[in-house]
Amino acid sequence: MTVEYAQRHFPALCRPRLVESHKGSFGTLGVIGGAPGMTGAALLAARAALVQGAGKVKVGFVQDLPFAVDTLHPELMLMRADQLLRSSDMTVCVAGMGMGLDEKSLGLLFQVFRATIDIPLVLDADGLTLLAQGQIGAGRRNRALVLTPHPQEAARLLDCDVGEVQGARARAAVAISRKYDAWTVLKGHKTVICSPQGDTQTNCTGNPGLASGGTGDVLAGMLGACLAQGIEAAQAVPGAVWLHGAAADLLVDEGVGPIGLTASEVSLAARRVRNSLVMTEG
Ligand SMILES: NC(=O)C1=CN([C@@H]2O[C@H](COP(=O)(O)OP(=O)(O)OC[C@H]3O[C@@H](n4cnc5c(N)ncnc54)[C@H](OP(=O)(O)O)[C@@H]3O)[C@@H](O)[C@H]2O)[C@@H](O)CC1
Ligand SMILES: Nc1ncnc2c1ncn2[C@@H]1O[C@H](COP(=O)(O)OP(=O)(O)O)[C@@H](O)[C@H]1O
Repeated sequence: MTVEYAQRHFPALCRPRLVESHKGSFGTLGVIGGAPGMTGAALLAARAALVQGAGKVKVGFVQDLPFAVDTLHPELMLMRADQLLRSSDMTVCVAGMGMGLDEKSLGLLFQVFRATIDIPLVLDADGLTLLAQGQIGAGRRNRALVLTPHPQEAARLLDCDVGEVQGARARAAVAISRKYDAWTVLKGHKTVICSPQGDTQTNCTGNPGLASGGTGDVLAGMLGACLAQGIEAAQAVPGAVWLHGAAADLLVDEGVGPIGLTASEVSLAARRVRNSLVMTEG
């Protein structure tokens, strides 16, 4: 990981905050996920977004409120997913982490697509598995759609075998981007990023320490936070992927991992990496 690489490729990620900025300058992110038994998936994404600089973060659970407040991060605003979807102030939405795969979740995903036509949407995990079923189309959107499949989810989206995805990762990412008119982040060792136009790039950061439950939820939250800060998808998508991997690399350098690295630690390390990138004038 080099600071210079990030500053050259993702300058918008490296800008200092303006002195007159306020929380409204950094967006209101809505996180939708966390069905019973997977509450943590939504929390991981929301907490990651908070420490990656989103102005406000709201969590819409796919269940009745599991608790009144997140005691680790009382900054988060917690509600049910249907309540969040009725509120009108979301500027970016991240959905799918631990969302579940039943009829209720499918109906909710339909509402997510309808409510986010004019804002960027990051779709992860169960949201991708539901999308792959084909009952919901991504439809025409006015803002970016970002799909973040791991290889198995990519295989579901393309209705093929996971071996075919892994055998030609760039080709699979292009096929997903074309099929859904979306940014694709095909995760795993050497994550492939593809624009809706079909241009691919391969991320150079990250390590097997990331192979633990929840690190993808953290990436989804980080992507949402970067978009919420007004960074265009062309820098926010590869930039967030780079940061996520660089955070894991930093932790391994410090002896925290690869064995036993946790998703929550990646969030906090990504905050340190992001702040280390900020370029000051002159
Ligand atoms: N704390 C929480 O609440 C957490 C909740 N979580 C939530 O759980 C939900 C289910 O998510 P999921 O990814 O575990 O299930 P699913 O999509 O069926 O994929 C599993 C299959 O995919 C495969 N596979 C995976 N990666 C691969 C790779 N790189 N390369 C190749 N294959 C790969 C793997 O195949 P295997 O190698 O085991 O044969 C396995 O069988 C989801 O909503 C998520 O957000 C988690 O985020 C954890 C923390
Ligand atoms: N061997 C690896 N090298 C680099 N990055 C990895 C490796 N294994 C997993 N990752 C990264 O960790 C994250 C795992 O995401 P995902 O499979 O969705 O997990 P979860 O659903 O548990 O959050 C992705 O960002 C992926 O690129």
